[in-house]
Amino acid sequence: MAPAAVAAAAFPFRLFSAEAARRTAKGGRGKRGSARPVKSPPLPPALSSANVIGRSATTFTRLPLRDAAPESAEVPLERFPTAPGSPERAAPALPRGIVQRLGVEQDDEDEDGEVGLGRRGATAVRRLPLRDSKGGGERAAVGQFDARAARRGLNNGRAISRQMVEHPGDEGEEEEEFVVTRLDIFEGSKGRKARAVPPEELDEDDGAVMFDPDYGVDSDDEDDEEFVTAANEWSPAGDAIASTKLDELEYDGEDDDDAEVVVYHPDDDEEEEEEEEEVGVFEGSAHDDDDDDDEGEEAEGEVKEKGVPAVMRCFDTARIYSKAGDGGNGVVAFRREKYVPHGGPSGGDGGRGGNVYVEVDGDMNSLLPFRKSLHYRAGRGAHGQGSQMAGAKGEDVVVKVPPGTVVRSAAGDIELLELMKPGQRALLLPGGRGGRGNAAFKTGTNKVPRIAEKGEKGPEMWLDLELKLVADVGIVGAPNAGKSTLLSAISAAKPTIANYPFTTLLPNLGVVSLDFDATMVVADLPGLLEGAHRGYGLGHEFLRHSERCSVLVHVVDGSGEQPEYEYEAVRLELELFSPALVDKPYIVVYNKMDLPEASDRWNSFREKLQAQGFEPYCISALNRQGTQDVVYSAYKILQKERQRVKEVEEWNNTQNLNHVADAIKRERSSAMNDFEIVHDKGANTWTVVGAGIERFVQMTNWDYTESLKRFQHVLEACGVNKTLVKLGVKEGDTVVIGEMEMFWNEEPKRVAARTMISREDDAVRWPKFS
Ligand SMILES: Nc1nc2c(ncn2[C@@H]2O[C@H](COP(=O)(O)OP(=O)(O)OP(=O)(O)O)[C@@H](O)[C@H]2O)c(=O)[nH]1
Ligand SMILES: [Mg+2]
Repeated sequence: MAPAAVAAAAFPFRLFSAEAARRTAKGGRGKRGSARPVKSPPLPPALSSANVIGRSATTFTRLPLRDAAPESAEVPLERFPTAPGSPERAAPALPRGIVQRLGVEQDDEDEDGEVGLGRRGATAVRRLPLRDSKGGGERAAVGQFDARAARRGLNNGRAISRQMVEHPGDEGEEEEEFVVTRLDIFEGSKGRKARAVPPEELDEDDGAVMFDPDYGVDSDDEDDEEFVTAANEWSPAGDAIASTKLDELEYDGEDDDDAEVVVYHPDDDEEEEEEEEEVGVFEGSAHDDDDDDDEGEEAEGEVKEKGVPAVMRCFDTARIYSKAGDGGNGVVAFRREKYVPHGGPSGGDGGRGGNVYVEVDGDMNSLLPFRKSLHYRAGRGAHGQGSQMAGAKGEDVVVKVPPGTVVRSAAGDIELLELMKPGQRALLLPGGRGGRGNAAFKTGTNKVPRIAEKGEKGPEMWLDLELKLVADVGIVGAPNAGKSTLLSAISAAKPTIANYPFTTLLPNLGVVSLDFDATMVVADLPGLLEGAHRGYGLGHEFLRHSERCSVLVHVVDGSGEQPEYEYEAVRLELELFSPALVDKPYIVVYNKMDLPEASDRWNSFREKLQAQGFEPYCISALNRQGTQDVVYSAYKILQKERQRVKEVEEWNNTQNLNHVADAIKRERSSAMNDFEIVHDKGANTWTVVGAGIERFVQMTNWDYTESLKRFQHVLEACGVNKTLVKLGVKEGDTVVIGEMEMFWNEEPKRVAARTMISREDDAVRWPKFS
């Protein structure tokens, strides 16, 4: 999605979501007439605290996060999904911390109260999940393709891939893990083996970790399951080269079947307990794959990716939590000086909370660091001080990502940013505004204001990061078509080639050099078969990598039964996966011309394609015949594409990477009288939803007595009270605004202090009513 479109789309992470509620109100709720959006007169610019307010909502209770365990209070409640087309789209996204009442829809159509959400209005409110576990599975991925390194030619065109290997068993030891930087796959006497080389930090005797690339696929051969470690030798250049021979293997895979399994381990934070559980599934699936006793896995089937072996799940995705700093509180202070009897208010404003930035770090090439650090919190602004001294700004936090990272909001799966170039920096979450000190509240009628604001809460968001493979050319095709053979013919890459489908599990990268400065990175992708777009086979996992290629080379197995049919089927899969893929320029290459069955069918295949206006190439990848033509042709198209992209980029040079923060700021600055009221009849609860009013409530500092007056005045002035009355609020009904829960009271004097509960011991003192 283009950034502009993103900005225009509904943000799923809004802290305050008047917009969502408005949609609801305009959508289904009209008929029921229980609550309607009502525009109220604008708030008068200067509020006088001297006003007496007759009828108002006046009892305060901080709302407990009733559906969250205490320790997970930090975990943001998810917004309702807002994916286009989702039936829940119009659901009112309630502000964080609000209790979501499970009001049962009165409509019979719904089997339970949760289903009618958003379709028929706001009365049925669903309990929000603590977090979206949908994507949780992806974090169990292992392996990382290092496209960037390949592009630089550091590896001399070798096929490289990255793998993460660790020892899940060794919990007691301090975080032992092997990070493997290179994975070689080669033929051994017992079949294919993968040889992974740990990075330089490891001691020489730590050895290489070896595992079977077929692991978890469909191997009957018991031997294939073993994970083997062997001593590792280092090349004189310091470059890690695993030179162990297979017959030196020390590890037989028998005595410790839990070791050396490739699994994801989450942060060890206690607060991540839930994830630990999820991850447990992966540990299980990683080494139980061939045991057929996978009931547990089935139960959590959605977590496990279909048919994708453990070693393949790549570390090219990560989920992180980010939170901008809260603003510092403003303070109440008065000047006291000799000879200045009434010095006036001098409480300073709080400092702004720190921002969260996302920055492209050209030295990074994987999302592996996010395995260990999950939380990015910017600092909170310092509180204001006397003598009108404002608090210091909170410290910013910069999330560094490798080039090619796509940032999505975990809730709603909306693409927020695509960060391609080193140095790019986006302001993602703006820090909360500092609260104003009492100096700011001085008015003509109130020269000694005993009121100050709390700092605004910084927005928070769970983010899904995805690193896309950056190859110029992607070789696609059915399994066994000869894609890897072609890559090995045109580059120095040495991918595994074998006469069975799904030889290639991980994309192989090769650098193809035409001359000194003309090079391109070619990726040989796993074979595609029918249904790949739905997750069958292995293709799906990497189809998305091909989204970034500029040119596709489509290899057709000429020796197959029906090459034309195979060709069409693969095209269809590409299209079903992503229309953008099928729109990419591509070359059709008819392979295995050295075989008579292939050369016999060549003419008819060629004619069919020519009829479609296409000129296919015929090659024998094995004999390296015709492959150079393919290379030149691909390169020509690539150059054109590069030129086109460059022009587009120049044109878009003013690309605003801060659109996410801008949208948040825009929403947060919405007017206080722009609100909706949602009525939950069953619970006699009226929820006032509106970014401005909720923000006001959040920033109200109940430590100061005058806050209450101002609060009531604002409710009156911005029309909340009037609207509630109009809608038929009754004595004793609950009114919820942001984190405040109040009881509606016709006579403010009758408010009873016993209804006030402070659930947090963080010095929230509730206003005393005498
Ligand atoms: N005769 C002949 N055989 C070929 C040719 N190209 C590839 N092959 C053979 O076809 C088989 C499959 O080749 P691969 O390159 O592994 O095919 P692939 O498309 O990468 O297959 P997957 O990775 O499984 O999707 C191997 O046995 C190759 O030797 C060719 O031009 N002629
Ligand atoms: Mg292959």
